[in-house]
Amino acid sequence: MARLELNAVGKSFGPVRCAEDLSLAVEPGEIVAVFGPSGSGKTVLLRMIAGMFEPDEGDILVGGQSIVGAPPERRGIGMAFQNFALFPHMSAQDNIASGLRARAAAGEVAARVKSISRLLKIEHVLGHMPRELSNGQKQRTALARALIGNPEVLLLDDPLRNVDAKLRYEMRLELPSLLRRSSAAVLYVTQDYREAMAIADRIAVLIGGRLVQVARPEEIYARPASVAVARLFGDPSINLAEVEPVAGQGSLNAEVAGTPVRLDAADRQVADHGPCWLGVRPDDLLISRQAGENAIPARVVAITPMHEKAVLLLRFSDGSEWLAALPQNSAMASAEDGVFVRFAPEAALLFDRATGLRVGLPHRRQAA
Ligand SMILES: Nc1ncnc2c1ncn2[C@@H]1O[C@H](COP(=O)(O)OP(=O)(O)OP(=O)(O)O)[C@@H](O)[C@H]1O
Repeated sequence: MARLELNAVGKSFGPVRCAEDLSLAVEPGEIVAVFGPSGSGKTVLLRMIAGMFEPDEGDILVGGQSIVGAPPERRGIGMAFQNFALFPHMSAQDNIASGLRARAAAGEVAARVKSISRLLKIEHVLGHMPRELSNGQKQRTALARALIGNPEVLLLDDPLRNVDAKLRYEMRLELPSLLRRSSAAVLYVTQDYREAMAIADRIAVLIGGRLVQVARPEEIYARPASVAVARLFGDPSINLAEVEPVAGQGSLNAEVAGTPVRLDAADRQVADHGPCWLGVRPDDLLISRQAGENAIPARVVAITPMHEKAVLLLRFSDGSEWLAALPQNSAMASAEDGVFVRFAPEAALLFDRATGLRVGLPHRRQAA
């Protein structure tokens, strides 16, 4: 099995720069999620690897050999897309078999189709035409077609976007072991950070055509490289406040909405940075009725249930607003209540306000 490598890949369409200096290696059996906002260049990246168009700069290698300029069918790549792209006039069985590029005896083709469909639990619909398949079955058929040729590289473009919530949840649980069994180097595009975190060994965060962070999911959540990355991971998204940290008395301190708050151990480097964004995730806020050190007074403006949590909209005395996500069954404040907001010093993330990059001591916290 082979490693996929991108070396300083760049691509423009007219004035639009869709890929800038992209370098990334995906090992055989590894799943790397490509995650980023709409229009950040995820599909362009996959299409360059697949050979639908070529990069303007840089190189793409599979098993150490450049594939730039090679015809798509000779690249050893399997693909499945969000719109499934099944041939409408072919049965599921024939759609899956069409993924086998090398000629094989009819008996062998049938045996391979059977074994891959058993794995994907679609044996019972092999004789059906695509119009007779549910979205979940279409998606599994497209995956089977991508996997049947034992590709060295597997490209999945948001394959769960068009399936219902229940199936998406199931597939998030099943896909990693299924994909790993194939030993392909997998690039998995998604717009959903939860999906990226559930499925991938590493996440490559793409913003504006640039890879801004490539790391394990828990690493990205706990130590986002920039405020832009921090905002992409988390729902509700991270709370931010403008602060000017000051080192003193063995700790790093800042004023949040007029209240002095201890952020973490003293860090001269951060104190010298000047203006920063303070980031605290809604899950890391503690709400109580007790005033005291590091407690920021706030008023509860609204409470909304969300998944298994309750989200509180809090307004500080300076008019700024933060969100807190609490377990549904925790002792709950009511709207209009006056409360105090705290967070553990190690939950505080700091980002340079000019560059947006994270600054300060490595934080100890783990992903929620
Ligand atoms: N064939 C093309 N010709 C011209 N511009 C293109 C082409 N394909 C993509 N682009 C541009 O490249 C940029 C990146 O597009 P891309 O489809 O890769 O984004 P994406 O991250 O996959 O978005 P989404 O998550 O919405 O699918 C966009 O500005 C898009 O308009």
